[in-house]
Amino acid sequence: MGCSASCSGRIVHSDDDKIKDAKIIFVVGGPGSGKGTQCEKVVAKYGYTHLSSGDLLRAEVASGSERGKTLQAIMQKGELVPLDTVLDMIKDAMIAKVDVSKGFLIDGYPREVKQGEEFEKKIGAPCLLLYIDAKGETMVKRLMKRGETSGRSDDNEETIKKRLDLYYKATEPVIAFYSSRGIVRKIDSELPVDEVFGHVAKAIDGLK
Ligand SMILES: Nc1nc2c(ncn2[C@@H]2O[C@H](COP(=O)(O)OP(=O)(O)OP(=O)(O)O)[C@@H](O)[C@H]2O)c(=O)[nH]1
Ligand SMILES: Nc1ccn([C@@H]2O[C@H](COP(=O)(O)OP(=O)(O)O)[C@@H](O)[C@H]2O)c(=O)n1
Ligand SMILES: [Mg+2]
Repeated sequence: MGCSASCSGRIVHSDDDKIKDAKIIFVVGGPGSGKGTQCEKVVAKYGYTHLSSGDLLRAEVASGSERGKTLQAIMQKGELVPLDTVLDMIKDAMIAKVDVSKGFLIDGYPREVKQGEEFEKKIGAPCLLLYIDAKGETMVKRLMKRGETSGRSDDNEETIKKRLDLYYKATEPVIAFYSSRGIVRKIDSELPVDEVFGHVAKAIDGLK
């Protein structure tokens, strides 16, 4: 890719270059750990763009498209949708916002090491990974409570258990993978929301 000179001699940056140079923060944690809650607060304080991979998928389901129907079936089972589908959605959403964004919070992605590797190939490298950590029983309790009002078809006991199992199996290795690069900040999400956010803010303030 790279930059190309236009007729006027100006340097033109392609969309790919622009998102590659953007500030990218991965937000990783188990289902119901509080990723979305913290991301909202980061948006309010820092003006970052919040992209929840789960929300992007749910928007596709809500559109009623054929692709949405396939996705709904996978999500209902608590399984992972194919990597390319999520990655393309994230990339399109980033391109749409890159000119007005101070940085991106990529929430609920990567779900497995391979997703992280592909993201870096197709988009760019994260400068920080916020690891939102809560106990299994806390996450289940929060999700059962959220399920009373969320309308999310995966907020039921059976699917929650599958999401949690998959998190421990597939997603926790992501944290080890990025720890070796020194960009992981572990955040204790058992604390009250505002205290959790204090730690999140410290991690973000520490970025250059
Ligand atoms: N007590 C307490 N509850 C929290 C905290 N963070 C989130 N919650 C609650 O836990 C539930 C799940 O929080 P979300 O922010 O939706 O969690 P998430 O990690 O985005 O969950 P998924 O979208 O399922 O991955 C919500 O009902 C929140 O109100 C916290 O720090 N403390
Ligand atoms: N990167 C992603 C994100 C979500 N998903 C799917 O979307 C569902 C909901 O994702 P989410 O991030 O909103 O919620 P949690 O499963 O983390 O609680 C997951 O259970 C997966 O089925 C996925 O397959 N790949
Ligand atoms: Mg969420």
